[in-house]
Parts: sequence; C-alpha cells; structure tokens
Amino acid sequence: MRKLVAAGNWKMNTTLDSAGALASDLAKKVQQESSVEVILCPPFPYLTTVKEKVSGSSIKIGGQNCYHETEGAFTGETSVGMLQDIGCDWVILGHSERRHVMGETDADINKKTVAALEKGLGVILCVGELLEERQANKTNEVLQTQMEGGLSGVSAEALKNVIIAYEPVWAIGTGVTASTEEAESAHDFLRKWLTSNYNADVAESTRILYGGSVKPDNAEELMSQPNVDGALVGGASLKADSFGGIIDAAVKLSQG
Ligand SMILES: O=C(CO)COP(=O)(O)O
Repeated sequence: MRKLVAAGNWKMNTTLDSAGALASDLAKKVQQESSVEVILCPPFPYLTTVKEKVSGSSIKIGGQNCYHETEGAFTGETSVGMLQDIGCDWVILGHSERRHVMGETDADINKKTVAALEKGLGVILCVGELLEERQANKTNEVLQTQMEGGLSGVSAEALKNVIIAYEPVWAIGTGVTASTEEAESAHDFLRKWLTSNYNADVAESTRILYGGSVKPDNAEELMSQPNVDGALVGGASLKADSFGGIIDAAVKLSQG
C-alpha cells in the first residue's frame, strides 16, 4: 500500500511566532508516527524555525516554490540547494496560485521540477483545472497537458521522488470540495496517465494527493478513495487541531 501523505501548505500565512507554535504543536502530536508522511510547507522566512521545532519528530519540511538556476543574479529567488541547505526534503511546484496569480507556465514548472529532482529534492507537483475548464469538459485535457509539460524529461527513476497533487482550482480556498467521485475520477485519470507514459510499477507506487478545501470532516472520505493517497491542505493546515484531525484520519486509514 502507498504511504499516505498529509501535507500542509501554509501559503503566505502565519507569523514567526505562530509558525513556530504551530510546528511545535504538530511535532508533539506526530512524534515518530511512521504510518503517514507529514510535510509542512511554511513561508520561506520561517522554514528554519519550523525545521528546529519539528526536530525529533518524523515531520518533514518543504518549500512552496524554488528557482531552477543554482545561483546568481536572480533577485528574490530561492535555489534548490538553498532549500536543501536548511533541511527541506520537498518543494511544492506548479501550485495553481503560482500558475494563475504569478503566471508560471508548464515550461517554467518543468525547469524547476528537473532542477529539484537532479539534486534529489522531492517535488510535490500540483495540477488542476479551472472551473470553466471543468464546465467545458476539459478536465482530463488540462491534466494531461500539465502532466506532460511538468514532467517532460523526468525519468521513471526520478519520478520516485515526485508526489502528484490534484488540486481543482475551483475547490481551493472556496469551501467547495470536489465530490469523492470527482476526485477519484481525476486521480484515476492521472494514474492511468502514469501507466501509459511511464509504466505500471511507477503508476502503482506514485502518491497522488487531493487538495482543495480538505477539512477534518471530509478528509477520511476523500482519502479512502482507492486512488487518493493523502491530502495537500491549505486553510485547515493553519491550526494544529484541524490539521491534526486530518493527520488522524490518514493514520486511521493507514492502520485500518
Ligand atoms: O491550495 C491548497 C493547498 O495547496 C488548498 O487550499 P485550501 O485547503 O485552503 O482549499
């Protein structure tokens, strides 16, 4: 069975104090839980503090973005090596806010993905359709384009260090969650894409997370779908109680 993932994307939220307190509370809760992989992605300035607070627990940390160049005159950017330097195991790439607010293209996301994987930094690659794309029955087409674009040149071996996150844009921060059927259908499409573009083993072992208004009260149902291997959580990851509830749901399913 694929190990379930509970990943918190804090986006541009928290303060130094609240980030540290949240990380400490979660570290106390998670301790050395090995049945679920818990990943926290705080804002860049708080990564080091969060890393310190979770030391001694099994929680991993990740960046919310990175740049593909290794160093140089790229004001405001953060390299893969810098993330690794401060103890990140993961980076979120292709988040819909990067795509639709910052204008990142599949080609940009691909360069970052390749750069991260070359250095051994794990990638949580986000894909997902806009509401108008879903309404025009273009969901699978969009997912296919984003998978092909994002993973261009990525080998089956490198893909072992990739988690896919299906995040329908219309479900992010809206309180509207994809139904279990909608989530499962998109995840099934993504797994089939992995089978045809890589192989059955890769498709079987790659984790595909759902993201979009995941809360403690819908997490268990979503994660119990055969092709949903965990959650990438925004708003509900900002409180230890609610993210803790989502972690509990994942632990319960893993042990069940
Ligand atoms: O974008 C998300 C995680 O990356 C989801 O955000 P919400 O859980 O706030 O909908």
